[in-house]
Amino acid sequence: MTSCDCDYILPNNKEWEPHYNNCSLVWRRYLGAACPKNGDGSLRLLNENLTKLDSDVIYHLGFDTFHYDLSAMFGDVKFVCMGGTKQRMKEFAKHMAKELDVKNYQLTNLTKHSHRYAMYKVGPVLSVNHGIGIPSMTILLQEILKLLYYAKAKDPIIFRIGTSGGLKIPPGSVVISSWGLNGTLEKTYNIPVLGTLRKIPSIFDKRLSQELQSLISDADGFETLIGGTMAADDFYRGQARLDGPFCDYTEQDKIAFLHKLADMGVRNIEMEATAFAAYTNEAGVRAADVCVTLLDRLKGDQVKPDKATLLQWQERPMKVVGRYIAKYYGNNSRA
Ligand SMILES: O=P(O)(O)O[C@@H]1C[C@H](O)[C@@H](CO)O1
Ligand SMILES: O=c1cc[nH]c(=O)[nH]1
Repeated sequence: MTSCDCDYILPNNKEWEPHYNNCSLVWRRYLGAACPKNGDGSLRLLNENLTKLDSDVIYHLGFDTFHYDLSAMFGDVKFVCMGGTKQRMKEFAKHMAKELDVKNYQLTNLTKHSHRYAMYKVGPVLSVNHGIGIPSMTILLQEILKLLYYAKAKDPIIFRIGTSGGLKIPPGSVVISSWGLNGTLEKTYNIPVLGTLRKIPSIFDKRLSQELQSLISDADGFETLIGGTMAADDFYRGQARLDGPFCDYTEQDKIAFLHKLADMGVRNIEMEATAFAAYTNEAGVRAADVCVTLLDRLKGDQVKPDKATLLQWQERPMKVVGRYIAKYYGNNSRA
């Protein structure tokens, strides 16, 4: 293991060990699993069953490996950016066309046969929505990982640009997640597999977060922080709201819980961070979760800014990630 300046807290999970790859944190299973990337930066998925398929149907994206030349279609992808809504991801595709000065692109929904998600491609950028919550996001993410694998895309980076509720920070601030915290306050994504709960560490790439934060200055007019992100499995009780159809705790309980989260270093609450960190790490792919906060949860539960403000705030994560891509891609294409 090479040394690294990463100072993450290691999870109490004996099934996994941290592995540093070019200073990026990658998690690998004890007993045998190698670092998942190939020498050329393409993904090496550790599922041998895939090699036995005549054709792999990537069902929710509407592709398969027999009828589509995924390498020709997506081999040049360097960045995948995902977020909840179709509209936001279409806007992000347009934003990236401007940032990268891409002239010949079409805003065609590439997944239209499946009617599930919307995916756009602009030069080296794939922009795709994932819907709400971990199950919807992880289906999309796993199929994107397979797509990148079959396409032999080199060293792809995956971003999530989202919205969230903030804790003790001004609404409109942007939070870049350093780790995800689940609903029982562990820094893991917990998923039952074959009847047993699997816990996968949910830690983000520290260097990538810092690089993103460094691209924003006071002149941008919003605060950008690095901090913990709670990923809840629900928008209402799961996020300690008082305004859902059910509420079986008091306002004092809610406030005490939110203070407890803030004391642990949580800066915002959304619904995907844990699984997003876990699965990108497992695939050996660098990733960052960049979310704007729509309200301070210590001051309320309802999302009240008007439509224009909400749309304007959602452009902030686009700005952060767009700047990173323009800088990285510009440097790379000049090299
Ligand atoms: O990317 P989005 O804005 O969908 O992220 C958050 C978390 C949930 O998906 C959703 C809840 O309103 O917003
Ligand atoms: O409070 C909020 C706002 C947006 N998204 C969430 O998940 N929670």
